[in-house]
Amino acid sequence: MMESDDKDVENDESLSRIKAEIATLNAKLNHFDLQRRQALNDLLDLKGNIRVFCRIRPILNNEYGHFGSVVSSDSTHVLLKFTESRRKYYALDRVFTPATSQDEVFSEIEPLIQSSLDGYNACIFAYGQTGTGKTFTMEGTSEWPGIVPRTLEELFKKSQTSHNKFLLEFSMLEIYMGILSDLLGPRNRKTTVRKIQSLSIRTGPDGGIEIDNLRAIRVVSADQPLLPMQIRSQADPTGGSERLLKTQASGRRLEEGKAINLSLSSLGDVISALQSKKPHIPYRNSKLTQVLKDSLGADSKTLMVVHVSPKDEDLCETVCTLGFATRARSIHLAQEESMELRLKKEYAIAELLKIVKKLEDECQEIRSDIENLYENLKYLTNVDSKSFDIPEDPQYDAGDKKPHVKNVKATPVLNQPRFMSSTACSRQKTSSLSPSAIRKKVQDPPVKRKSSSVYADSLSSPVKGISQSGYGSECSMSKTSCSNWIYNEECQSEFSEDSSECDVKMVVFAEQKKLPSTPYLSDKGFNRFKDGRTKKTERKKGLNFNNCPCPRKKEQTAAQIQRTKKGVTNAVPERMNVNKKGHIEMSAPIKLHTFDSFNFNAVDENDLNNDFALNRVDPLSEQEINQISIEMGSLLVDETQSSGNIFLIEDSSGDRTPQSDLGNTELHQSKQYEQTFHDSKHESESHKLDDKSNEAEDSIFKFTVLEEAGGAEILTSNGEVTDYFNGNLCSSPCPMQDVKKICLLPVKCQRDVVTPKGNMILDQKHEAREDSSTDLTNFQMDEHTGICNYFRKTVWMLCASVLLGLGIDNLGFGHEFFNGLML
Ligand SMILES: Nc1ncnc2c1ncn2[C@@H]1O[C@H](COP(=O)(O)OP(=O)(O)OP(=O)(O)O)[C@@H](O)[C@H]1O
Repeated sequence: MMESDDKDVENDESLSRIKAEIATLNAKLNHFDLQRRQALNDLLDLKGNIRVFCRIRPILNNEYGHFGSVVSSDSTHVLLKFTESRRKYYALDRVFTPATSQDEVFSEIEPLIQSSLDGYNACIFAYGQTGTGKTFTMEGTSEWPGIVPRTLEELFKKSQTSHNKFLLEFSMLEIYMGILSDLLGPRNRKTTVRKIQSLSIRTGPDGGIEIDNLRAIRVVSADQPLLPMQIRSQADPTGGSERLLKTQASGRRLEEGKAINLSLSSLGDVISALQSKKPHIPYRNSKLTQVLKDSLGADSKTLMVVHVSPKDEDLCETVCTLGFATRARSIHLAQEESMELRLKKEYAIAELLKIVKKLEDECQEIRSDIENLYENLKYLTNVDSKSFDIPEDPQYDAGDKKPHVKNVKATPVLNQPRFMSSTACSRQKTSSLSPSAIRKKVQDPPVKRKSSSVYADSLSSPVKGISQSGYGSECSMSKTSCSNWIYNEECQSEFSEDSSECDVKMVVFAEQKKLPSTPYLSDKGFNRFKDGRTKKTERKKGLNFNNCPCPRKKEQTAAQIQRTKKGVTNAVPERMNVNKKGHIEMSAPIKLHTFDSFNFNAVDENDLNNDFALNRVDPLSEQEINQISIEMGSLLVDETQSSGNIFLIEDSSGDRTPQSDLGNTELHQSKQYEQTFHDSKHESESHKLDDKSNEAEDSIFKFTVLEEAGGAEILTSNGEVTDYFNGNLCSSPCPMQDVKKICLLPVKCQRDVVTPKGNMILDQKHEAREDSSTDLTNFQMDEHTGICNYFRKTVWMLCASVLLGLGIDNLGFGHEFFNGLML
């Protein structure tokens, strides 16, 4: 008897000890899990809340034609080869080559799934021309499952191992011609055709989006067939992203195409507004963006996978797709990141990855310890141990020690974007367990980030709906053709980012072609082209400006276009010399051309492969400096007063002729010219060269160079390139081929003054610079007081007034999407 009593006591003690241990471990698990969430979220925040990947489709067996114009140059760049000498790099967050497997694609996406289980909204969508592999990426095949089935599997796996409880539901929504319909909605019994019922979107009491009467199927296993009813859809042969002109769509198809484009341009606007952190996000501009509001919210994680075709004949669509992608990606990056910041960021990401992994491992270890303890309990009591009431362990009360999670508050466990959550009605039909019932069971509710919108309640990113809707899956094409992207007989203009830009640019370029001449290099200095036209081949001789896909270009307003078109004629200096002080002097009368911005392509130290070496301390000989000054003859710089560095590229033969095959750029006017680099390395470089020129200033060159718009390229900066005029980091490094050595040439440009005699004097006084930089046009006009000039001035003012009166919006250029595509 005594013995059995002792055993009971011992058992009781063991039970209490195990329970206490479980409580402690649970608290510890919560604590670590919170830390892991925080770290993962920080990691994803650092990577960017809106990321853009690109996947290049492989050439299919039955495909014929020309290939090779679309290449993945490295893991973050796509290179488009328009012709042998015309090519353009697009920087993205990740580029998947045709050989990339579904596994690899998914491994990049996996952290988002965990994040969604942690309580943050995520949205993954595929974008691209028809037939480029959106469905393959999202759904895949039975042999090669895509993101959706893998996500579901992963969600189940993770939700089962989690100490939280989850309710997973699946909804499917189509947006067609602005009408929302439930793809899981009721069907006609006889015909099995879905009854079209337009659903309405409304904003819930807490600001989230709710769709009335949207059905939700409760998902209990990853293998559960999600679509018990057969869904028939008719493929639209003109669907996808072909341009309307190309598809020659008419009637209903044309309307569909327009609706798609409207949706996607609205999506572009929303992404753009989110990226640039605008106070107003235009969600309401289309049904698509309204529906995606919660998933695209400021704190949500959005991943766009753009798809491109490897075919040469699809180059136009590819350009448009990549233009859209670049715009979505780079707006905030280009404006906010410096090289230093980027390096810090990369370091922080690597560190956070380690922390997340470590915390995940720790959580996993604790979970298995808890499991073991429960097993022990079960053994001791013969009762399913999890039903034991385990007390909270005060030791691990997270309390103040809880890691800080931004904008977080407790939310229900129904981890699903709000717009997809079922209504009371559909829940009644599909699930016996109401969310409120589940909520009661939740031990550690997931976090909500903003009361107004976004939620992380987990799971179903609306990918399926999007990719199937025919909306999200299509690529936006703007209203006109982008045929002038290809340098061909018909269109010998510059490449542009998209069709709307083509329109605008054509105006500009057409006018520029009329420009009297283009500076041209010779040993003696500038010469003119006799025919007054730009010869593209000649640019090779110039220092290269490169057209990086950063959104450097300011919106080119109609007024600016007009001004470029009408106003400032471009005369060319007859002579240009570099004096001993490193100044470039020009003696011929010049008039300066105005442009809207100045783009530089990035040469990122990190992105240069092993063939490249940056040699920043390689001083230039005077002869080389002279050579550069001559090379600069092909730069188009006007009224510039900026400083920076130019990469001089040395090829394997030791020739320091700068590379020419790096793309094109538009050079435009910017109001914020006065920028200097504060990078100490730059400054030290500058001073070295300054010594040479006996200049007290921190730069060696002061130059003004003229050229026609577009085409010139410059490589500049400190292993990355900073926007010359705006001082912004260009986050789009341009990998270069055949470049052995790069050295820096610090440069300072100052806006020059054209004297009435026409001689250019390099202005060194700040006040004077400001005076004349404020309005070059006025300056020129002041030179001439004749009736023609007065008339011209009046026309100018009239144009400007009309444009201002009409508003840019009315002219169609104000649409942010199109503006963005002009980048
Ligand atoms: N990465 C890939 N590897 C192998 N095959 C691919 C890949 N991407 C696409 N394909 C194949 O290319 C074809 C077109 O792909 P898919 O149907 O996914 O294009 P889509 O963009 O969804 O087209 P649509 O817009 O018309 O629906 C399919 O046969 C698909 O299997």
